[in-house]
Amino acid sequence: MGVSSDEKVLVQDLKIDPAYVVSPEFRPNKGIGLCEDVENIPVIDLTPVLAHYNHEPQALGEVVAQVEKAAVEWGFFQVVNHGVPLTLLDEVEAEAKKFFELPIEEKRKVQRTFDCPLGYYDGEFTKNVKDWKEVFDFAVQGSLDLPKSFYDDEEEVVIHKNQWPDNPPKLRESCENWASAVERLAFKLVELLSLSLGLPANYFNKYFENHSASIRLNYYDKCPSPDLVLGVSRHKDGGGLTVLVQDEVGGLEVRRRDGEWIRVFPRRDAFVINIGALFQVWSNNKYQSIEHRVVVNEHKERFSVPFFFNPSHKSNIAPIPILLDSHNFAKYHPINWGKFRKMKNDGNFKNLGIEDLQIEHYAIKA
Ligand SMILES: O=C(O)CCC(=O)C(=O)O
Ligand SMILES: [Fe+2]
Repeated sequence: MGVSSDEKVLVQDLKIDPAYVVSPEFRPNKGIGLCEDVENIPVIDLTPVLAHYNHEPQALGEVVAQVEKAAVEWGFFQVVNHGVPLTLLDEVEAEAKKFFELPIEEKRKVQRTFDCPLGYYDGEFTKNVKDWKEVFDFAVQGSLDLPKSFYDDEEEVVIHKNQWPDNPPKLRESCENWASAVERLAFKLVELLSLSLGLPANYFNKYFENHSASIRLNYYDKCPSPDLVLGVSRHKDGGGLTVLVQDEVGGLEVRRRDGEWIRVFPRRDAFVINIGALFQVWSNNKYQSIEHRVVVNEHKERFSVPFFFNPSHKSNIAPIPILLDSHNFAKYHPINWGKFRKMKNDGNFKNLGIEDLQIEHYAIKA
């Protein structure tokens, strides 16, 4: 908890559980400007990619160049004309809303546990502070196999199956339809990133064929003290690529390279794409996984759906050899994705009292 004794906010005056209170320096709008007219993250039109993939190399080349620029300068961009029907989103949102409105005992029937990372959860810690949110996680392939332990060298894996609630009965179908549509888009985006690094379009297919993608339904309730808490504390996404839709309420903020927090302009017709830690490693820091956070508000609840596109758990991730040369040595030791994920999951589940495992822990010291 981030309330110190010399602060004006006294614990007994808090309208919320102190476990949610963020340290003063990380609270929303503290010291860092948030202006409406500030340059926002780039919006890239995917029409040439989807409509004329093989016929218009020049148009495709322009999209690839925009992706490269956005990935270098921001680590974040939005895409429009992405081919995913918004009606599918309407359905997921309607079903998710019914689910999150259920009494807590109902939701806890599909509760995530320390052993099973899928299902409903309302106690996630990011940076060891409780997030003001409820989530429902499911694996796009139906199940996830994770190594039994981060520390063990044995290859023992545990298979975790999706936990679907009986109620609302259509949640599963709407989520699965959504997952298939976004999965296609995610593969296209990985191809674009591959081209943007000067690699063949299918370079990353070997990692993603047996992917371990998961989808999260994020529900951020109204909050009586939005200035003291965060929906999600500052963090970087640890996987490959995040493909996220948010509703019109807004609240996602990205930390620009100069340290300013920039609100991502909410567009229902757009996906927010975010470079994860693994592309940072593959690209040997050409692309960066950028810190972001979610601010909540007093008057409106908010809903977002990230698709975390992650490679197979067996993947060992290291800087791509053909991108390296005598001026650009590998900056990371190889990382086993399954183990890295297992460790991150355990840290999100409870306050381990230590700094989260970050990709930087694998950096090769110069
Ligand atoms: O809700 C959002 O817009 C972002 C959520 C997020 O960053 C995450 O779940 O990793
Ligand atoms: Fe995130």
